[in-house]
Amino acid sequence: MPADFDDEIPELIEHDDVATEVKRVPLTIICGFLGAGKSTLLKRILTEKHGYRIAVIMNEFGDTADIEAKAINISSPDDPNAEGSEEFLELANGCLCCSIKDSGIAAIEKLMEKKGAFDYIILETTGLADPGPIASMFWHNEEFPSGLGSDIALDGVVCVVDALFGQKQMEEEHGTDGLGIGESLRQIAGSDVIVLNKVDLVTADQLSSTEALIKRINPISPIHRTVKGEIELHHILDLNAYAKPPELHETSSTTNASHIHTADCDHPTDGPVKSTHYELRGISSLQVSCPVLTKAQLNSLDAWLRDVLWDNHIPEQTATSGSPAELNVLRCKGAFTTEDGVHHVLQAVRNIYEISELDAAQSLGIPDIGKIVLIGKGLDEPVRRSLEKVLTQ
Ligand SMILES: Nc1nc2c(ncn2[C@@H]2O[C@H](COP(=O)(O)OP(=O)(O)OP(=O)(O)O)[C@@H](O)[C@H]2O)c(=O)[nH]1
Repeated sequence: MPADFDDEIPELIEHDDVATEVKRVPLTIICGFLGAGKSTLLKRILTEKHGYRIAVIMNEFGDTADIEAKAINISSPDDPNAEGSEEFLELANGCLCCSIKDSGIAAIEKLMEKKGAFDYIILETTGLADPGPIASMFWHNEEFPSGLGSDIALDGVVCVVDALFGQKQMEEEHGTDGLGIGESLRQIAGSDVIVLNKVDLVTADQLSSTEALIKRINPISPIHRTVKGEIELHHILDLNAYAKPPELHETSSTTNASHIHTADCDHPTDGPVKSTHYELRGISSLQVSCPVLTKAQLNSLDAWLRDVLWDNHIPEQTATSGSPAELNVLRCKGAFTTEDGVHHVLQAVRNIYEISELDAAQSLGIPDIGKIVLIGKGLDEPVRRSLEKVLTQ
């Protein structure tokens, strides 16, 4: 030991954020069309050596009304389903399989008691589930500061689409939600990644046609083609889809877009347009490029989003003055910059939205001109013009 050892000034160890920040377990929701291959994909995850320690919660998590009710009573000791309804199975590849009957939330609470035994959660929903309410429940923001929201961070929503029957399902399915939006369209609209499975059963033409249809409904989420769910896990896990800026560059700017009418489209054919507008059962996407915003414009955008997402109308129309036919946004993503140079990310699932600032490291390489994409029903020209007005005046 050197003589001057005791005189050495100890180095200061910073442990502020590291010590206090609680690491949330990422959660991926897997939804998908009936029979599309969700269980096949999960079976693969549960049996292959991939190095992840994933807790997979299988099935029965699809009745959203039930989930919403349980979310309210999240820690109620009186919940009759809270105990004894789930089974855990530790698997050879380090994963944990949790099969649940009908108490999704209770099972996740139980699962979190095993925290440390896994570092990722995958939740499979039933083929009829709308991922929107489930995603918003786990999406950590001010609305859910406690309970599961403090332990779990929603990483992304993955939709498995059947390459053989998917197109038919999307085109023919009629929803029973009063808006006529079928579950398959809700699933595609609400997903961050699409796994187009069973590509071995279709021709190249069928594949491109299904892909084109998916892209028209959801132009922002990547599509991966698979056979029996064979996919590199990094395409579906660790997406951080609700925190990092969406990759919006693939889609064309539609500031001057016109409007192509299809058989399903019931708008009048006014306007000098050529375009990217396409509707299926009233669902379409709307993309608007976003210039660098002043503080006032940012506030106006915030107010506009409240009108549209919370009250289902644009500011030009009051809720009672005949708003655009059933305006209903299922998903919204955006990235834009304010005049102080700060980059922002906009995320919305149904009526919950968040505008968050990126730090310098996260902002590297992101262009100043941004884009806002909405997916939902009733996204017609008046809505586009209304949003463009907010962003440019
Ligand atoms: N040919 C072919 N068959 C597949 C593929 N993926 C899955 N299957 C078969 O399709 C059937 C349905 O697959 P599942 O994984 O059970 O589908 P699922 O989405 O979990 O079904 P539900 O839970 O009933 O909605 C099974 O017989 C699978 O073996 C694929 O890529 N190609």
